[in-house]
Amino acid sequence: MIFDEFTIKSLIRPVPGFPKEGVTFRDITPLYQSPRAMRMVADSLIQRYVESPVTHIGAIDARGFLLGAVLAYELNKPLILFRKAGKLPADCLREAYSTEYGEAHIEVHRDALKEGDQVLLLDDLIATGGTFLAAARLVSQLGAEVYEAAAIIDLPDLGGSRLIQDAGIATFTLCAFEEAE
Ligand SMILES: O=P(O)(O)OC[C@H]1O[C@H](OP(=O)(O)OP(=O)(O)O)[C@H](O)[C@@H]1O
Ligand SMILES: Nc1ncnc2[nH]cnc12
Repeated sequence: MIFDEFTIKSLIRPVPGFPKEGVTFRDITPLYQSPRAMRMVADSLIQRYVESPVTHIGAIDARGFLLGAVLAYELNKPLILFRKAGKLPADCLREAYSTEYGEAHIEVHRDALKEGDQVLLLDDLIATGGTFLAAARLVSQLGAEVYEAAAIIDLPDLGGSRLIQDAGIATFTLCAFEEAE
């Protein structure tokens, strides 16, 4: 299916003032409710990575899990979960990070990745980049490498995609919103 950025953007709903004053939340639930648009998103990502050296899909809690499952299934790769602290049951590594509206810790199982693995990190959105960068630190602590950090949405005014690139990690996003949009 041909990717149509206008259709994708029209299904991302801005919610000013959520979860706090000053933040415009980009709500992807209308996008997830559209099978046609989700097929466009999934097909674009599958096409991009099907011939890549990616060995593992790293999906970020919680909205990244949905995309991660689709990509892992279609690319036939292991799915690695990066979860908010306290959710993974076995031995974990943990990293702290902050986002546009809070602070948190993210974890991964210690035996999830190893040296030589090439991880595609997936999430719905890049804002400050704090979440992707914390997940990337976990990947490198396990001796693996981030092949690319991919998301549906970039919020370039918040500087996250630039920060991630400055850390030497390639980013890929399907659409972007300026603050005023
Ligand atoms: O680039 P950043 O500033 O780090 O922000 C992006 C992160 O924030 C959102 O997750 P959130 O923490 O709201 O969790 P959720 O997916 O569980 O809703 C989003 O899904 C990304 O994971
Ligand atoms: N503005 C925003 N909308 C949706 N998710 C986010 N995560 C961080 N900032 C966000």
